[in-house]
Parts: sequence; structure tokens; C-alpha cells
Amino acid sequence: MIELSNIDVSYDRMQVIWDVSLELSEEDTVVSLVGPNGAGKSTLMKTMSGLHPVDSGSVTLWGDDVADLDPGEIVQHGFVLVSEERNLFGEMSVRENLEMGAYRQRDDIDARIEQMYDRFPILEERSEQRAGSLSGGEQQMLAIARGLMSEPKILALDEPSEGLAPQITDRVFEIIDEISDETTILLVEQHVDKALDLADRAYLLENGQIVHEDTGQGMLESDHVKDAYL
Ligand SMILES: Nc1ncnc2c1ncn2[C@@H]1O[C@H](COP(=O)(O)OP(=O)(O)OP(=O)(O)O)[C@@H](O)[C@H]1O
Repeated sequence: MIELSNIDVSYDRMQVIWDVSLELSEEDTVVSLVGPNGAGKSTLMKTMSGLHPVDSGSVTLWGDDVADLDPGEIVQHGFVLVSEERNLFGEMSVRENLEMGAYRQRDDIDARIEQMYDRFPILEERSEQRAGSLSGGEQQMLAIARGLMSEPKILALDEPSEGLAPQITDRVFEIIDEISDETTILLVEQHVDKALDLADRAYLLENGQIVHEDTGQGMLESDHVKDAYL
């Protein structure tokens, strides 16, 4: 579905990604990208969603070069990024935020909102409330639900548990597990143990390079990962 081939990425003249190749296929449920702060995980996600260009190499979605697509077309191709910042419309209601998530696909919006309310009952309770007034956990659920409104084939989640209490974090991981039955998840998470536990495959990124690829379980058992990240 998505393929990165030998990509290099820089900010101004500082190179932060070096010769990275990875792919996600229809068979994947959860693919986790782990590594220390500053390794380049968010940058890779931004590159995949067309928000940051590559210096060399290519990023393709279903065979089309991402560089030739605008961000809306990338969503239509089935790749949605829920970034760390969540980017909700704080002054708009929960329901309006969900409607915005479907801006590229206006059919059956009400039915899809109902599906989201079934999966996230708290959002139905808060339906008419301003998104900005929700708790951190509720905002994260809204950000995920809004991402799902366009029925992506790949949902990329950048640090979904950022700033959340442990109990809410556990709920967010349960939700990711549920969603992964229908949608491939690309996950970046500071809770490395949880991210690997859910993952069918994982990549370890250090200093902008992929240094290890394995199953989630294999990575959990790796001495290097255990020593450095668990
Ligand atoms: N907008 C930017 N301008 C300049 N440098 C940046 C920018 N964003 C990220 N970087 C740098 O690129 C490198 C990779 O950052 P990135 O945020 O992708 O890492 P990360 O693995 O997601 O880390 P974290 O877990 O801390 O978010 C870091 O050295 C970072 O300082």
C-alpha cells in the first residue's frame, strides 16, 4: 500500500533521515515505528502524508508518487495521519469536527458519525460540546474518530497517548487494537512495550536510520531493545 524506497530527508540543510526503506501491506494490522526522541519517526510520518518532501528516494501510495499528490489527495488515497498536535477545531462542536473529517467523502456522513458514536460513546454524549472543552483523552478519541471518518486504509498515529493518564492510555491502546481489525495502523508511541505488543511488525529507527526490523514479539525479545527502550 505504501512504500518508502531509500529516502533521505532534511530540514534546511540538516539531514535527519538516511536511506530509509519500509513498506506497509494490506496484510499488516499494526506496524510500530520505535526509537529514541529525535530519531526521525514523526518526520517519516510527515513525509508519508506529503507534509515534508524527500531529498532523494521515493514515497509511493498504491504506486503513485506522494510528491505528485496534494494532502487532500493523499487522504483520498487512503492514508490519514493523526499527528501529535491532534489539530482539532477547538471552537467547533464534536459533531462538526467529525463532519470535517469526511470533507472529501460527503456520502453517508450521518451513518458514519453513528458508527463513531457506537465505537466512542463518550463522543455522542459530548456531541454538541466544543472540542476545545474536552479532556485530553476525549480529544484524542475525537482525533482518531475524525481520522476514521474518511475510511482510511492506513491510519498513522503519532504518539496517541501523549499527555494522557495511564488509565486513558490503556483505553487508547484497546481502541487501536479494535480499529486494527479493519484498518492498518502505523504507530509511533513512547510506550514502546505496548506499541510492540500490539504490532505484527516493527521497525527500530536510530539517528535517522532503520537499524532493526522484526515482528513486534521478536523486537520485544531483542536484547538491544530491552536494554535501551524497555
Ligand atoms: N521543523 C523542524 N525543523 C528543523 N528540524 C526539525 C524539525 N522537526 C524535526 N526536526 C529535527 O529532525 C530530527 C528528527 O525529529 P523527529 O521529530 O522526526 O523525531 P522523532 O523520532 O519523532 O522524535 P520525538 O519522539 O522527539 O518526536 C530531530 O533532530 C529534530 O530536531
